[in-house]
Amino acid sequence: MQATTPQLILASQSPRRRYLLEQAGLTFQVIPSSFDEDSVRPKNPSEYVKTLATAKADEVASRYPGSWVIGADTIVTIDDSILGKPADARQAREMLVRLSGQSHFVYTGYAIVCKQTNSCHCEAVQTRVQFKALSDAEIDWYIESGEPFDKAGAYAIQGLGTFLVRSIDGSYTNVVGLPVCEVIETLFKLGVVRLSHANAKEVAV
Ligand SMILES: Cc1cn([C@H]2C[C@H](O)[C@@H](COP(=O)(O)OP(=O)(O)OP(=O)(O)O)O2)c(=O)[nH]c1=O
Repeated sequence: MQATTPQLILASQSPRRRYLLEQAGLTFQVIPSSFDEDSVRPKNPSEYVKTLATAKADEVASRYPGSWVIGADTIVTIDDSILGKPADARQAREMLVRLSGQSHFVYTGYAIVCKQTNSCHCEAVQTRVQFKALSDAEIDWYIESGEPFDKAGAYAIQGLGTFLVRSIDGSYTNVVGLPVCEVIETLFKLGVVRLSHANAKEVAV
């Protein structure tokens, strides 16, 4: 795939999001957003992730008005609680104990923004994830691996945390941090990318 505009930007510091878009054959730049996520109060999960994704994309789009900018945000919800990234081992343990043996939802919001054309498309995608029941030893081992710390809900389905997950219902890439199918579909609809045979590596479908 090829961008039809001068520049496509991923406004994210997340290596997972970068990897997912690269895997889909897109050519883009990475410019992390400096938006302060703590300035937004959690509301209902879909609205919350859409607001954060839009704010992240907006901040970078204002600096690059001629570019299309993708922002995203991922959270885990269980019952009425929203789980973001754990601040320390204690919080990581609390989250994993809570998720053990239960099903929860992962929400990722994504926004695609261009200031020059005054375009903003945002959406939220939901995936249900069922965890196996975890022993204390498994939780200790997983926390000691260090993997939980920069992940919403204190786990990474794409990493060592794969052993925690019994089943999922919905998009896998949405859990990892970006619902690739939906994002690419939107980029096509907006005319931001097109299929190209100019470079074999860029043709994903
Ligand atoms: C549930 C889950 C989350 N995650 C990650 C994806 C996101 O990087 C992170 C949620 O934090 P986010 O705040 O969504 O993103 P971020 O701070 O990593 O990056 P940026 O704001 O710059 O875009 O959790 C996984 O990698 N695997 C998983 O299974």
